[in-house]
Parts: sequence; structure tokens; C-alpha cells
Amino acid sequence: ATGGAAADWDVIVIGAGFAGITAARELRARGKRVLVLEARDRIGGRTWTDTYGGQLIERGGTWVEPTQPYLGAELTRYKLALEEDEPISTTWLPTPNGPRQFTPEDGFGRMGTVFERMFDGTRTYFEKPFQPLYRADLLQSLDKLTLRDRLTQLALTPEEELLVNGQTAVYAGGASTDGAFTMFAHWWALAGHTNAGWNDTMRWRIAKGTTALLQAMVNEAKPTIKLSSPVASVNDTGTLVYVTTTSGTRYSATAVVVAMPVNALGTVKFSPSLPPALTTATTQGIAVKNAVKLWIHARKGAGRVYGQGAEGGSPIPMLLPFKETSEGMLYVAFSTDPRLDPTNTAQVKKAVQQLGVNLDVIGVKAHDWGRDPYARGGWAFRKPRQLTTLYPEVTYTSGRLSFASGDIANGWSGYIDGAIESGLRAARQAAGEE
Ligand SMILES: Cc1cc2nc3c(=O)[nH]c(=O)nc-3n(C[C@H](O)[C@H](O)[C@H](O)COP(=O)(O)OP(=O)(O)OC[C@H]3O[C@@H](n4cnc5c(N)ncnc54)[C@H](O)[C@@H]3O)c2cc1C
Repeated sequence: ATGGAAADWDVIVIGAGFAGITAARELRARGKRVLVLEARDRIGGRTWTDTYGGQLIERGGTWVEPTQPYLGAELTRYKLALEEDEPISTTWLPTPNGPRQFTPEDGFGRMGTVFERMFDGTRTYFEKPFQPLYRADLLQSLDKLTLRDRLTQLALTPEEELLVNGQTAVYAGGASTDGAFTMFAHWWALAGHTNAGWNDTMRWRIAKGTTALLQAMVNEAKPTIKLSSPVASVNDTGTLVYVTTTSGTRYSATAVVVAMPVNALGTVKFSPSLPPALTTATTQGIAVKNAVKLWIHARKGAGRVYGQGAEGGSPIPMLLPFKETSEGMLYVAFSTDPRLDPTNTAQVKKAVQQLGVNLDVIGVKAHDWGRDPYARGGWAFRKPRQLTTLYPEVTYTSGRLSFASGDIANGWSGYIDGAIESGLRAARQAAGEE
């Protein structure tokens, strides 16, 4: 479907995150003339390698698992090493009597016992995790459940409930009532249906940062990338597609890969309008609306401590140790509570204290992905019924447009792996191969 005489480009890719950069590389490999239009002044989107306290940090997506197939293939291709997080020395978990210290083995083991019950059956209903609707017959009813519904079904003791509801709430964007049970169950299935597999998804980082992988892809394919070029409209005439930026510059191509976050699709005027599944997806949102990632720099003292809160408790329900700095120690934390002001050091310190952890805070660096105009959300976490009502249509082409995003992967949605998977698929579609 390429080769239109009047087109400036064979393919325009909108968005330079992992999905867009993957699609651009694949299309360059097929000899296409590719233009990438990116709204921000950097590539990477919801991944963003930065520095703090003299260390490389990731403001967005970080952890990768070498068994994630699409990501794993890229690591091999570019010979990029992984670095393992140093071990946690102690965990603080909520109990009915307040936060309590456990050894990591004991704490994560107890949590795992509850998760194993929660996700019992995934081998059947997510038999083929990369074909998420393979057992659509079984998923129809399961996909109606919120994470809260599933916790209720399990009739957990108060102790058991408190071990996991902080995690279910934070992944779902703040409340276990918001997220689909099948979303977490799908991740569990992708991770090999075991607690050990699931824990491994939070262990490894690309040693040189996520940017190193993106840069390797760009260096190989050399697509033309225009930064600070937010797209305002996409007009598919049937023979050509016109893409116009907010500054009024218009480009034409024979095909377009829309590699924006699903939550941000509504900010662009598409004519003809987006297909129904994507209109619903962007209206409802797939990525969680509240997602603040914080980097807390604290003086030495608390050590390599992990802290987890209860649902509805601390506005910072998850704290993990990262690395020592010359002045102290860096911690990573997540908040899905819009009431938290992450720039207010005293508030951050108090929120962490509610987990049982005392940090002598030097400073905080945070990014609010929900309020970021080019993300409008954090990681993907589907709502009830989204899997069974929006898939597979969200992955289909519409005229000369194909859609890539970690929000609509068949496998690891909400992960870098999913973004790469979707970019590969959208490139094949744009090249007319499927
Ligand atoms: C806080 C946080 C933690 C995460 N943790 C992990 C993790 O540990 N491991 C993991 O694998 N994944 C993690 N993820 C998820 C992962 O980061 C995403 O799934 C992945 O980066 C999505 O890539 P993408 O290319 O689909 O979207 P994006 O990276 O969002 O790329 C989309 C691009 O489109 C651009 N854009 C938007 N609007 C326009 C416009 N109008 N015109 C032009 N360009 C536009 C954006 O600026 C952006 O660059 C995390 C995400 C967040 C937010």
C-alpha cells in the first residue's frame, strides 16, 4: 500500500516511544522513507532515563524481564546488558495491627501464597498468554470482575487481604474497584503462572538505561525524527494521509502508524474518525489516570527497605530501595493518590512513615504521568470488560492507519515488551503485510 507519487513520506509514525521507534525501525528495514513526529523534546515517551543523586534513574518504565520475548530479542540484537537490583534486606507490610517488619523471604512468600490462590486457573483461561482471547469462552464472565470482586470471592482473612490489596490498588491506578481482574491475571500468566515468575518482573533493568535501547534502534534505522512536533490532525483521504502539527506544518504519507498513548488519542482530530473500539478505549482510558513515580533521596540509615501500604492507606503505597549515593540512598516510590503533592518533602516523608519506614529525606524528584499532556496516564491497566469488548479490534487497521501502543499489546500490555510487540505488528500492517 505504498509508493503514492505525491506523498512526502512512505510512512509517518506519530510518537517516538518504544512502539513508534520499533515501527520506524521495522519500516526503515523494509526500505521505507519514514518520518517520526514526536510531541516532546525527547524520544522515549513513558520511558525516560534521567539522573538523580549521581545515578541513572528511570522516570517511567524500568523493569524488564529477559524472558519477555520482544524485549529479550532486542537485548540480544543490540548486546545490551541487564543489571539486577540489589537485594532488599527487609520488608514492611501492613497488618491489622499496623505495619510490621518481615524478612523479604517471609513477606514476599506470604504475599505469593495469596496471589497463587487469586490467580488459580490462569493456565486454563490464559492458556496462550500472547493470544489473550484464546479462551474467550471462559474469559467472558471473568472479564466482568474487578480486582476487588476477586479479592471478595476469595474470602481472605484480614491479614491476607492486607498483604495484597495495596498492590492490587496501585496497579489499578488507586482502587481495586477500578482495575480488571483479568489484567493482573494476564500478567501473572505471561510471567509463567508463578509467584517466582511474577517477582522476577521487578528485578532487572537495562544497565545503560531504557534510552540506550531506543538509541540503538534509532542508530540502526536512522528514521527522520522531528521532536517538539505535536500532531493536531490526521486526515486520511483514501489515497494519501495528511498529518498536520499544532504549528500548522502539513506532511503527507501513504500510511501512518499512530503510536501515541491510547489515553491521548482523543487530543488529535482524526478524519474519518477513529474506529469505534479505539474511540471507546480513549474515552474510557486504558492507562491508569493517576500515576506518579517518585525518586526519594534520603540520608543513609533506613537501608535496603521495601515498604508496602494497604489500600486506602498511605498515599505512597509502594517504596523500593535503589542505590547508594555519595550522600545517602535513592528509593523508588509510586503514588496513585491525587491528594499527594510529590514536591512537598514533608508530605512524602509522612506518607512513607505510614508504611513503617523512616526516611531522612534530602530531596524528591517526581513525574506525574496522569497530568502529562502527552501521556495522560501511566502504565496500561485495563478496566473490566475492556479485554473482551475492545480486543482484537483495537489492534486492527483503519484505512491507511495502523495503531501501536504498549496499551493495546496482545501480550505484555503496560510494559515495554508490549510496546515493542505492537510496533512490530503495526509496521507489518503499514507495509501491507497483514
Ligand atoms: C511510572 C511508570 C512505570 C512503568 N514501569 C514499567 C516497568 O517497570 N517495566 C515496563 O516494561 N513498563 C513499565 N511501564 C510501562 C511502559 O513504560 C509503557 O508500556 C511503554 O513505555 C509504552 O510505550 P509506547 O510507545 O506505547 O507509549 P509512549 O512511551 O507513551 O510513547 C508515545 C509517544 O507519543 C507521543 N505523543 C503523544 N501525543 C502526541 C502527539 N499529539 N503528537 C506527536 N506525538 C505525541 C508521546 O510524547 C510519546 O513519546 C511503566 C510506565 C509508567 C508510566
